[in-house]
Amino acid sequence: MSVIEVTDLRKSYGGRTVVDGVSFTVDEGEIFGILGPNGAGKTTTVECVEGLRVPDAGRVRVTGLDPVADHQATRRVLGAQLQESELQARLTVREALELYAAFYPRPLDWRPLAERLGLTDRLTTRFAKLSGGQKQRLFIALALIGNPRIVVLDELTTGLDPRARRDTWELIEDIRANGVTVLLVTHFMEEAQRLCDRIAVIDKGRVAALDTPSGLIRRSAGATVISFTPSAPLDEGDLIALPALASAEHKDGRLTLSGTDETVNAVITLLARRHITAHQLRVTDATLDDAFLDLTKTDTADTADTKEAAA
Ligand SMILES: Nc1ncnc2c1ncn2[C@@H]1O[C@H](COP(=O)(O)OP(=O)(O)OP(=O)(O)O)[C@@H](O)[C@H]1O
Repeated sequence: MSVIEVTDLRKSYGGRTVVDGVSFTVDEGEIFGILGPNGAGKTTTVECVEGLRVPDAGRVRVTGLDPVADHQATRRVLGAQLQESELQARLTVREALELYAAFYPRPLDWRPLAERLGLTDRLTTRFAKLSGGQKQRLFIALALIGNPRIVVLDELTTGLDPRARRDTWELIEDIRANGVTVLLVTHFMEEAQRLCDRIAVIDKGRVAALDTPSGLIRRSAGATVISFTPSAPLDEGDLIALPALASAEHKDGRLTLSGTDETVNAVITLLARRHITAHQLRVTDATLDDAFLDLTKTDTADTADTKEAAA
């Protein structure tokens, strides 16, 4: 069952379109990722889901509610992460939890929540004195305190050290295990790959792809990479003729080819036919990073075109 439905969402700022027909649905109980380069329109999209921005066109529903027209009802089902500026520096962790619990008709008991988020020994610490990881854990606690069905987490682990980031990932998995649907905005491929059931890649205000992390990788043109140092140079014509070849790169005598399993098999046959030995042969699968760059690569090409045109 879908708990979030976004259909043909559009939003412009001062005549500049930043969300240009975005559609996706989020199923109950999933961790749904929104991934995209800077300025792609991710935050604007989720702010429309949260009812913080009014769409210019399109339809947004959160458990059937219109987040703008039914804002109060939406707030009860959807917990949003606060921005740092929204909490007073002098507020203690306990005061923040009690204050935000008071906003909701059926809040969670903040004590076990604080315990689960590792905040129990920080209850009397003022917000300004918390570490980056502790602040993020408090933001998660405040997003969950209203006992929502859905939680929106935007760039949650930005600025955290690797350990705090991993701890936060475990928390997000824990939140989902408790039945909460998670809408996660992130820049980090590793985070998206590890946590998300499905990901919408947003680029220049549009959904460039929507799939599971492994589905996105499979779609990527260079899903498999083979690299080796050949004992003798390979003929360019032979390389170009390789099936499903996405890219070929020579560097310091080493050849790196990306494509599919079919490409790899053809390379091996070619090497045998030409009696060429492949030293230090490695075959690896592409990562979500590669898929992301592939899916959003027109971005760079367009930018280059624009620069050329402007020059
Ligand atoms: N209130 C606003 N007024 C004018 N322009 C805005 C406003 N909010 C966002 N923008 C612009 O809209 C574009 C999309 O912003 P948005 O924050 O939605 O992107 P994003 O994908 O979340 O980016 P980032 O990853 O950098 O946070 C950006 O170019 C941004 O500068």
